[in-house]
Amino acid sequence: MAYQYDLFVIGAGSGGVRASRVAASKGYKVAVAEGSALGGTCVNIGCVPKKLFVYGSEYGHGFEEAAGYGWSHKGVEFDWSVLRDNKNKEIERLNGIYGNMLGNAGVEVISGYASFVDAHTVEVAGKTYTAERILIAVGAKPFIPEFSGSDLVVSSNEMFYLDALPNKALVVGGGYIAVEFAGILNGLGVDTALAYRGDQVLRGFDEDIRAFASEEYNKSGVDVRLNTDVESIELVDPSKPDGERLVRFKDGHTETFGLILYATGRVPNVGSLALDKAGIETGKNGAVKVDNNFTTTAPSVFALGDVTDNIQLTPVAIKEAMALIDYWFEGKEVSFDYDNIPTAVFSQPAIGTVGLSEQEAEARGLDFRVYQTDFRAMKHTLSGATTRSMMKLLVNNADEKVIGAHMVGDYAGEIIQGLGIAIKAGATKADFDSTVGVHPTSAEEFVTFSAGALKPRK
Ligand SMILES: Cc1cc2nc3c(=O)[nH]c(=O)nc-3n(C[C@H](O)[C@H](O)[C@H](O)COP(=O)(O)OP(=O)(O)OC[C@H]3O[C@@H](n4cnc5c(N)ncnc54)[C@H](O)[C@@H]3O)c2cc1C
Ligand SMILES: NC(=O)c1ccc[n+]([C@@H]2O[C@H](COP(=O)([O-])OP(=O)(O)OC[C@H]3O[C@@H](n4cnc5c(N)ncnc54)[C@H](O)[C@@H]3O)[C@@H](O)[C@H]2O)c1
Repeated sequence: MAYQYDLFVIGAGSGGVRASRVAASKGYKVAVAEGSALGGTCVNIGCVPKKLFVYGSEYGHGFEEAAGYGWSHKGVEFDWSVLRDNKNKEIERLNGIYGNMLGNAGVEVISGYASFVDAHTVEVAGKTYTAERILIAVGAKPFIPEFSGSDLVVSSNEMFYLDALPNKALVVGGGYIAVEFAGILNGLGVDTALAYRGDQVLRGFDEDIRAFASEEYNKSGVDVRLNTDVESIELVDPSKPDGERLVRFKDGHTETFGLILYATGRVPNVGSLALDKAGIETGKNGAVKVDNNFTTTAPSVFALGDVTDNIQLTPVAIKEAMALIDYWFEGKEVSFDYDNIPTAVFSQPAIGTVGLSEQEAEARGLDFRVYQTDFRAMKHTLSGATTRSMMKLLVNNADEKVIGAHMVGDYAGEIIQGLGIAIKAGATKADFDSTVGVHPTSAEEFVTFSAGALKPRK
């Protein structure tokens, strides 16, 4: 049977753009449907605008810190609308680049939300399209639990377009998005509290890193409240829907905030796809089930990125797309390595991590040792800031390989990328030791760990 396209991609985000662009450049006839802006979550309401906000908010501390270096200033003002609107312009520029990239590769861009008619057919805005293969790359969307007043909170989506910043904000959650936005709001001068229902933020990260980062967030001005959960929320004045919100916490105390951000996870964006019409099965939270070749339960339909039950990171979606391309064009079975994926949390201070945490290494029954240090970074000897950095290296005793590297501190995201290469390449502690440090940097601590930095372990 002849299809209109070799490949129809649903969603022009991190994974979908890469898959459609490369498939078209290799000769497939490709269309991509996008219901919103080109580039997806990362470009429009994720990584990119978030990082611009982080940069913007870091200046907030910078003015104070510059005093120790001789700078004085008379009154500093921040105008949220300038940051927001300049960010919008930059994102529009990127949307244009994505459009050109797809166009130049010969990909047909179809505007609108797609849904399945059958395993080879989708419908977009009343028109049907047939394809030999269909790729689901629709990403994820914010999950907000339902409770009395949950309609009075915002998700990360809205944070990028706020009309004005509040005087006081509450961030609920303890993952990447919660700690990143708590840092952004705090840096921009908003009185910020972060409420997390568990014992410590950033579940899944190394325990020492979690505790250290949480303490540093507190020192930087974020009021981190652990074991704290919201019972209900109401308007202080019901005639003012945009006005102050009264939060009733589960411990009984009440408090008002101008803005409440819920960053309580993201779930696959499958609602409008009519997956059942194509025989596509879903699992946990609606994630599309795939085998190791990203093939769904319908053999002509594939899925990757945040819509599957996997690590939700842009470089992961992009690498999955490239692996799928190799599978289609070269018949290479995919064996995607989800171990040793470096990642950064762009909180203030930032976190960089790659490989195993101490707890994961223990759970795997490994015999390993841990080098650990924390110190005041050189910059802050004059800045007057009390902020400290932490670094941690895990070494497997059996083969001397470095199996985990973790950092809290300035530039942690930049530093961890190189360590990711070393660990992926199987570097040993001796390889680290024989590498000449870059001086004076914080990063050099990773190549100068001596026995004196060994962490006593039970
Ligand atoms: C606030 C925030 C900050 C983040 N920061 C980082 C970071 O710093 N680093 C990092 O690596 N990751 C970050 N992420 C995660 C990253 O954005 C995602 O992992 C990545 O975008 C997933 O790519 P994807 O291709 O699976 O989906 P997406 O990029 O989400 O793209 C999916 C696209 O599909 C479209 N779509 C949905 N349904 C349909 C339909 N039926 N028809 C047509 N189109 C449809 C959507 O409009 C969207 O454009 C962040 C996420 C958020 C929310
Ligand atoms: N820097 C980055 O690379 C970056 C930045 C942002 C997001 N991301 C990706 O996006 C994903 C989603 O981010 P996220 O922060 O929304 O999710 P997350 O899964 O990292 O964190 C969700 C948090 O919400 C809490 N939570 C869940 N349900 C709750 C409830 N009912 N009440 C109170 N708290 C609740 C969880 O315990 C957890 O702490 C991340 O896992 C990450 O993969 C990456």
